[in-house]
Amino acid sequence: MTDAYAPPPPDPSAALSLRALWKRFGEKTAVAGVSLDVPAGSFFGLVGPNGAGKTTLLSMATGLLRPDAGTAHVLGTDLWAHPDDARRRLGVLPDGVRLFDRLTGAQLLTYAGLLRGLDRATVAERTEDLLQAMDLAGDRDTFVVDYSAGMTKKIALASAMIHAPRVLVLDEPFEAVDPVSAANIRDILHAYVDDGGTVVVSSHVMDLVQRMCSHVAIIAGGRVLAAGTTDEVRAGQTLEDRFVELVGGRKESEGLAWLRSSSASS
Ligand SMILES: Nc1ncnc2c1ncn2[C@@H]1O[C@H](COP(=O)(O)OP(=O)(O)OP(=O)(O)O)[C@@H](O)[C@H]1O
Repeated sequence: MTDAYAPPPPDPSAALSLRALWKRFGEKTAVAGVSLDVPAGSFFGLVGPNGAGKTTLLSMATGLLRPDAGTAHVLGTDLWAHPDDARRRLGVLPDGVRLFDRLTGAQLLTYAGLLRGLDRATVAERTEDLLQAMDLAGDRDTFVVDYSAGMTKKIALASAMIHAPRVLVLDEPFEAVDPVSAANIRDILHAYVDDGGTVVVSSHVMDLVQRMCSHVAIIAGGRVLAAGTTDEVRAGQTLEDRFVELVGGRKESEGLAWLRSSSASS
């Protein structure tokens, strides 16, 4: 699974089957030969420190960024060979998403649904359902440019779901989202998985991933350090302890002595 040199063939039954994916930016290797299977029907967490390569990996797995090498299959379809087929099955919440923010929330969802080829009646129905589910019905006519960070995240998530994709790939879906909305979104995602969908989330919040995800992969330095069911990966520890053990990087606390009030000169 983590062998970059002789990975097995892609698994056609997997929701995402990534093989030997590489991406370099100049001198920097962001993703270094990652092979990973996301089982269909799983709630899959991708965790790693800042700069680990999560966003780059998810971008290559969802058609947003062309890999230097390697393949990504979505439910058996080669994404980069047949992008339209594969993308139909995907709903994507990218990192730092840029929306058409001169539209209202309701207009944005309508636009997203029509762009995905849904008929107007279906788009209208789903737009209402999603606005309710995301607790945005009261702000349906507010321009997205005037939404808060959390509201923007929620409307982007709704846009990713409107065509009822089989696989949802969500980069930091809970960032800036209030606890009540986060719980509602988690309920929506769990129901989606119970109905046979697959969710992939990247997150820095270990406790959340441990509670929410059936499977997890820990990545650092562009490589997969561990992957499997959440219980397999955490191996009797908390996911956070296992993460720190695998990734390392804890600093001794002597650093930044000048910041301590006892040593401050004024
Ligand atoms: N467009 C780019 N140009 C140059 N370097 C990039 C680019 N995108 C990512 N990188 C570099 O690739 C590495 C991986 O970045 P990436 O955004 O994938 O990490 P991440 O795991 O998502 O991080 P974070 O948790 O901080 O969001 C980093 O060192 C980053 O600086």
